This record gives sequence, C-alpha cells and structure tokens, in this order.
Amino acid sequence: MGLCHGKPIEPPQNSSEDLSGENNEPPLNSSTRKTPKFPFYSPSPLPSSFKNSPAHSSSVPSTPLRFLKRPFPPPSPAKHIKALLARRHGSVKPNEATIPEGSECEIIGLDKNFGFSKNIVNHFELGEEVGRGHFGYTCSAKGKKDSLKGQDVAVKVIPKSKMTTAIAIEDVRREVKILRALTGHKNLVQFYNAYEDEDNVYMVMELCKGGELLDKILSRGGKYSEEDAKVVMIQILSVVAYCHLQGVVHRDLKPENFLFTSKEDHSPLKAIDFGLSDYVKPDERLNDIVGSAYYVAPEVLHRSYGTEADMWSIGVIAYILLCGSRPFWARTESGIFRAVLKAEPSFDEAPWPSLSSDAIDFVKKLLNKDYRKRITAAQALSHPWLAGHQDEKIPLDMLTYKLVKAYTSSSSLRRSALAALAKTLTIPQLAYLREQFTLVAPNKSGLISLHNLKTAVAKNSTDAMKDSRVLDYVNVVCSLQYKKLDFEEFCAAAISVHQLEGMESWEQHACQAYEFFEKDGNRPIMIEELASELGLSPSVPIHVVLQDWIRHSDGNLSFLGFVRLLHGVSSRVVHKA
Ligand SMILES: Nc1ncnc2c1ncn2[C@@H]1O[C@H](COP(=O)(O)OP(=O)(O)OP(=O)(O)O)[C@@H](O)[C@H]1O
Ligand SMILES: [Ca+2]
Repeated sequence: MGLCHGKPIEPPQNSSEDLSGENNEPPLNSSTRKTPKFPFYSPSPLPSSFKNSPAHSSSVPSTPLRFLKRPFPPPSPAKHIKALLARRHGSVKPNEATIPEGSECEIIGLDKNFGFSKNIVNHFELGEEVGRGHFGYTCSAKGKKDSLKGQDVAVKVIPKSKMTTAIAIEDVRREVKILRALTGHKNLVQFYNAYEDEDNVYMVMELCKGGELLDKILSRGGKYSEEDAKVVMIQILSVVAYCHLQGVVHRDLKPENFLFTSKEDHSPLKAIDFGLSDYVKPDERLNDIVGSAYYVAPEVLHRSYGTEADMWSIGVIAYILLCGSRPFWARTESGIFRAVLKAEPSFDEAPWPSLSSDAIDFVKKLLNKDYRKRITAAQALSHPWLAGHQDEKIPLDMLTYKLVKAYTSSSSLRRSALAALAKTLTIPQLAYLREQFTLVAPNKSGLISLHNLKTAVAKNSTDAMKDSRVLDYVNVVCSLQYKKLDFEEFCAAAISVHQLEGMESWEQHACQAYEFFEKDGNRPIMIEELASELGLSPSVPIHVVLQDWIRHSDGNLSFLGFVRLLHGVSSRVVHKA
C-alpha cells in the first residue's frame, strides 16, 4: 500500500529531523520563484564585475509549511541530497582532504589546476548573472574574437574556493570532459570551451534565453496538456537516450536542469548541468548517493544503480508535467526518501482519471521501483504514448547489448524458453525490437552478426563512450562466438524478462509461452543440470529447492521451473569504486 498519494507526508512523531524548518518548502509559484532563488545557497565570491547584479543581492525568505494554504505545494527548486553536499564539501569523510565550508584555512594537497586556457577575458566580455545553482552561477557574455565574435554565450562560473574536496574537483573535471564529449546533440547545451584562472573555472556554452523548464511548468499553473507534455518528454528522452548509449548517467535530471533556448513557443529544450554526471558501463553499478531528493531513484538510496536511475527521475518529471504535483513528497529529506522507497504515487486523483491510459502506463513504467522492470529511454521513445508523435529516430539501446550478451552465453534450453516467450509478444512490443534490429543493420538475408552490433555502436561513438568504457563492453559482446541472428531469434535474445514480468499481462505471456515451450522445447531435465543452468552453487540443497521446478510425471520442466529458467543465471555486476 502506498503512503504518499501525492499528499504531503507528515514527519514522524518525535522526529528530531528538520526542527529548524530548513527543509520546509517555500510556497513557490511563478511569481515568487523569481525572488527567493535558492534558499540553501550560500553566495560564492563573485568577480567584481558581477557584484552589483540584482541576483547577487537578493535576500531569501522561506515560509514555514504551516503557513501554506495549499495542500499540494507546487514543484519548487529541488535541493540536492544532503549527503551529496556533505561529501562534496567535506563534512562527512574525514579521510579526504577537506576544509569546513567558509573556513579560511589553506587547502593542502588539492590540485586545482585543470589545464584549461587561462585567458577568458581575451575571448569574452562577461555580462550579468543569468542563473545560479549550488555549485556555481552563470553569466551571459559576448564573444570577442574568432568564430564566436559578437555572439551571446553563457559562462558558468565555478569558484575554486567551493572546491574543498577531491570529489568536488573531480566533479568539475568530469563535468567539462563529459560536456565537451557529448556536445552536438540537439537537446544538449552546446559547449564551446573551458577556461580557468586563480579563482574560478569558466565553462563557455550556448546561452539559453528561454528559462528553465521548472519556470515554464509553474507559469502554466503546474499542468501541461498531454500533447505539450509529449513534446517536452520526447526531447528529454532523446538526449538522455544519447547519454546512456555513451555510458553517461546524468544523475540530476529535474526541470531546473532543462532550459529553453528562446522564449518562443516551440523553442527546443536543452539539458544542462552535468556537474553530477558520471560514467557507467552496462555491467557496472554506482554507489554514491547523488541527486536531488524529489527525483532520486530508490536504487540510488540503496547505493547500487546505473542509467535506470535517470529514467526514474524522468518519470518524476513526467508525473509533475501531467498533474502538477510531485509523486513523492514530504517535508523532510528522510520523509521524501521514505516515500520514494515505499509509497506508490497516486493515479486516482484529478487529473489522472481524465488522462489517457497510455499516458498513465508511460509514467508507471518509468516509476517502477524495480529498476530492472523500468523502461529505458529508447523504449520510452517507442512507447505507444509517444510513438508516431515524433519525427524522432529511436536510438540504439544498450539494454539490447546486455540482453544479447546474456542470451548468447545461455544454454540451448534457456534459449528455447526465451524463444517461446518472444512468440507471445504483441505488435507494439515487437515494434521497439524491430527498430533495434533495423538499427543494427541486418544483411540482405535479414540476418545480423554480433559484429554488426559493434558497427552500429561505433557509428554513434563519442569520446564519452571511450571514457565510460562502453566500447570495451561492446567489444566483449562482439567477440562472443554465436551464429547470425534472424529477427525471430533477435527477439528471443533481446527480450527483457524482468520488464515483461513488470506488466499486468505477464501471466498471460508466461502461460502462453509455457504452452509453446511444451510443444517445442521442453524435455526431461536432471535436477543437477537445472542447478547448473541456474548457476546454483553445489552447497545449495538443490533437491529440496528444485523439486517443484521439475514435473514429477515426466521429469520435464514445470511451469515454475520454466519461469525460473527464463530469468537464467543472475548476472554479476561490478561495483565502481
Ligand atoms: N547555458 C545556459 N544558458 C542560460 N542559463 C544557464 C545556462 N546554464 C546554466 N544556466 C542558469 O544557471 C543555473 C545554474 O546552472 P547549473 O545548473 O549548471 O549550476 P549548478 O551550480 O551545477 O546547479 P545545481 O545547484 O543544480 O547543481 C541554471 O539553473 C540556469 O538558470
Ligand atoms: Ca542545476
């Protein structure tokens, strides 16, 4: 049962947390948002040219929640998770070179030289502040020479005084590296160059003049029509699918980190702020708790996550776009975490009953607490809610590679179980697989080889794909020995059992698949053979565990055994240090 239902969760009785009220939500709406900018932000030293800018002098009142009349506070700027800030600012990890924030001490042992160009003033005339975040602030600027001469740009300024830990420095290094490598996608802010001096790092990029997506949501009173929400979603998914294919997880997707390039109605949306992003290989899990509380995925809180965590955040954004409330809300950070881990978001209250079933299904598939059942960005773009709405090409999905890798190293018994399951797929489910198959470029006979998988990835490769070692992963997949696949076998290989299991129609799929398997693939199986199929160690009392999985009448696999076999050996993952 859910705890949340879109309503504020009361903080636990006797809780000592947040008595200061620092976590209370300011009642932001489109008019109040402009003044109380970031209540948690402690201003960093501005270059003298910015000291008089209005944003710098704004004071920040915050309203305790008890004064709020609205039961559902509108979405407001999300705070970063405290543990993340503590790690970056050095108050929880004594073994890292740190100083308390605001301290005057010298930082010893931290190398703050980034190797960037040193002369930003020769290249750009810095202008007024246009935005501010926890780690930096952003100014407009004008190019003085070369190709950017006369052009308006944005310069994100990150004060070195804020880089008080090795982690914080590494974050900035990685932010520049990732943005430099990924730049070029139409929904990603164009990066031009990075500079530094004694005091700051400067990231020069395209100036987005249309403001944040959060402001747009608020100015519309919180709600988007389905049609308008689709336009936003497609752009977010497109850039996130691109990042994920390159092996980059953003880790801070929220409406504040998407900007419109202009104030015009159909202005494109651009992802910004890769300050918390990281590289992750398909078989690797990250473990540091990073992000903003409202948008953080359950598995991030469990400290074992990959790119799926971004899909959760996109689910939260989609939920907010469509109904104007946050799916997981509480007054305190730990209350939000509890809701994220335990509560089911409400789809009962207005406007949900009046929205299309496709829209609801789309959001639910993103907000699945089991990351293995959550859809990927490429799948979300192929979801019936969005399919046909776009001229957007469906991108290649790394999930396909992961599944094909597991398939080709499976036993023939498991492969025939998967073939049976693939026969139960419906036309919309097959559409996504057809797209993926086509992207891998089958030959004239309609066959693909594992080598084709590599060629398809190489076409989309950026430096980020090398840095994330996704290319190494793909090389491993392609070096496996396996015959060419036709579309039918590709479906068996690239089907995600977990995702199907997450669907309401799972039982029908499983039962029907078992019938196919009975006709084609089932055969007598020894308990020991089954144990090795499933990777059970000899220490497991297999005769007790597995007896239900084998049918006593003929020694063939039972339905239970069949379902277990579909899942196969649980794949090992590497935890990134
Ligand atoms: N290219 C840009 N064009 C216009 N404004 C921008 C641009 N990049 C950033 N901004 C503004 O500056 C703000 C802060 O930038 P950014 O999110 O990159 O900083 P941050 O300190 O890493 O933020 P956060 O606190 O979310 O981590 C943005 O919310 C936005 O309003
Ligand atoms: Ca930001």
